[in-house]
Amino acid sequence: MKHIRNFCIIAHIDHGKSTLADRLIQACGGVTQRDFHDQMLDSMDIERERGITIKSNTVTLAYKTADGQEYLLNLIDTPGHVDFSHEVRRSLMACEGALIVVDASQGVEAQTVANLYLALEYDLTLLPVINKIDLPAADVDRVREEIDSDLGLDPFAAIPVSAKTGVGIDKVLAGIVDHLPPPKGDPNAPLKALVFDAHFDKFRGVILQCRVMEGTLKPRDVIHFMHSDHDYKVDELGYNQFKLVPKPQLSAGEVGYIVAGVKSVQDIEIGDTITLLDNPASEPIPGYQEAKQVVFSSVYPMSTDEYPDLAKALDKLAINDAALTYEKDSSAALGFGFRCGFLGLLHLDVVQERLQREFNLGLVISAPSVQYCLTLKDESTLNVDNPSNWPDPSNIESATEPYIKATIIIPEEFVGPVMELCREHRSESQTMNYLTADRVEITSEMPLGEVLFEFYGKLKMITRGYGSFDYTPIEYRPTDVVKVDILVNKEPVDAFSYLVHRDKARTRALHYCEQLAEAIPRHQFKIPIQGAIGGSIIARATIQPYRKDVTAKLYGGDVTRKKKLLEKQKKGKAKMKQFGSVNIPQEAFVSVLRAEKD
Ligand SMILES: Nc1nc2c(ncn2[C@@H]2O[C@H](COP(=O)(O)OP(=O)(O)OP(=O)(O)O)[C@@H](O)[C@H]2O)c(=O)[nH]1
Repeated sequence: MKHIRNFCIIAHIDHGKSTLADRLIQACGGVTQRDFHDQMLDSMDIERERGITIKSNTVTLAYKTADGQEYLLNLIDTPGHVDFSHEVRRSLMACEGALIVVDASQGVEAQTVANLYLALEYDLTLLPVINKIDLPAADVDRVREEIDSDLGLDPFAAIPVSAKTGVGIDKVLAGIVDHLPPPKGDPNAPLKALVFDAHFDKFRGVILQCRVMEGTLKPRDVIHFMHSDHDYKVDELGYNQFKLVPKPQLSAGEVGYIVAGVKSVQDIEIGDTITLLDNPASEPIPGYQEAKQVVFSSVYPMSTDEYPDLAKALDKLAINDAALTYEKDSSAALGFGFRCGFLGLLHLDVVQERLQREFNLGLVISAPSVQYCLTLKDESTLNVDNPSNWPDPSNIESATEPYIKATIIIPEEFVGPVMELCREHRSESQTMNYLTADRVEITSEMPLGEVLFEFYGKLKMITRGYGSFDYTPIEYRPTDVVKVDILVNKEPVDAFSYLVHRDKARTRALHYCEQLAEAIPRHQFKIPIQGAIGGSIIARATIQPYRKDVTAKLYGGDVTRKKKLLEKQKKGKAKMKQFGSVNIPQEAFVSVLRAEKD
């Protein structure tokens, strides 16, 4: 066991975690040059294209030190984005140490700090790595100072590297062996293994990634999942070395895979503890947290006959994405669809993109919403995320909404506008902390719902891309939430209804009305577009009448051409959604609902 190291790499997004992982893999000879492609651990196309890590992956590397000692290094990759922080937690629980990567040109950022706190929560030993020293803008001394002042870690222990050129990689490997502790645990104790990841394989079913904490596991053992209370028989287990390498057993301290006839990742819970059915551990591994959906949105197919395809696509995605929830939903405007729960906005984006790209589906996605918790007059409680389930307001006694603690790190010059932005988004209690002379950390408690609407985009714009943002959910707090309907020609269009704080209702309604007024083509009559809370109108825009005579360009003569044009116009109209007497083209739904998110 003293020749095992279980570690992960944590970093702010884009600081080079995946590239560093690639170099470590290459340096250990874990993969032949021919099989090597960049970002080995990022397996999804979207991950590679966007350069972000979404799903964690794991690999066991064989490393020989300069004096000939052999080690097994288990590198557990972690996602870098806030939406997936529960995955980061699970990965951290499987490790004793972590490399904390900081970009030499950017310095410490919000997610570096957030990830550091998480790692400390799990008592990990940290080894700082300063990456991208090949860049002209690299400033290793300044980053050392930040590692000391912002992270409270030993600046002289930090290893300067370039994951791009490979400089310093040997020092990182030596550092892992020398500075990170080996695992502990008793191979003879009752089995306790942490499931920290799982993915679905067409041929083998679900492949579980596990860290054995105590005990020993062998093929044909019957395992018991302590939280979900399911039993399975182990078919095979072993190491992940880019392919699955079967082993006769996995014991305390080791990290590996298990194949046990699990059909879908929805059948198990990641973070669960596995024990043996006939010699169970008395308690599961502490620190289990369920993935919690915090952002909800309805997803409709662009054309109603694609609904069965959407259903199939979601089933397929869910096999591999335990955090995605979905249930049937319907809209008068858009037909049948699904109400989906996501971990955050990035998760929503990723699912949306995969549906469109991998399954070739055209989608209309409603405005994302958080979940409100209502206490009704009869003292019952109700959780609502979907405007169509909003109860009669006269029955509502009180409401609460989820709050987050946001951490924003920015250059000092942007403090004023960023504070203002936070206040506009209903921030409560902001604090400011100088990290260095010119970099400031603002922490602010604000409603999660406020971050879903225009916040990221504005923050990026105000700070010219230099601001970094992270958040953790804190608690539910009282709120005054209302349901706003958007009426087109006096008819409510359910796909546009939304839940919002009363103070924000009007601005957002105006935004919708104006966008819709642009997106809906003129008709032969005047069309009012209104925002309303119950019976009272709070915003309004108007589409002026217009009549398009498609045959105007034709003078006399050819009847068939005229007929053709009219036929074409008729087809165009058929494609539109009929609303009252107003046609709302599908593109209007897409453009208005999309504009909303940025
Ligand atoms: N010049 C230079 N560029 C680097 C170095 N390491 C990484 N990069 C580049 O930095 C960008 C981000 O690197 P990634 O490895 O994808 O970053 P990451 O931290 O894994 O990002 P996420 O997976 O999104 O968290 C890529 O364009 C890399 O090519 C380095 O040492 N020098």
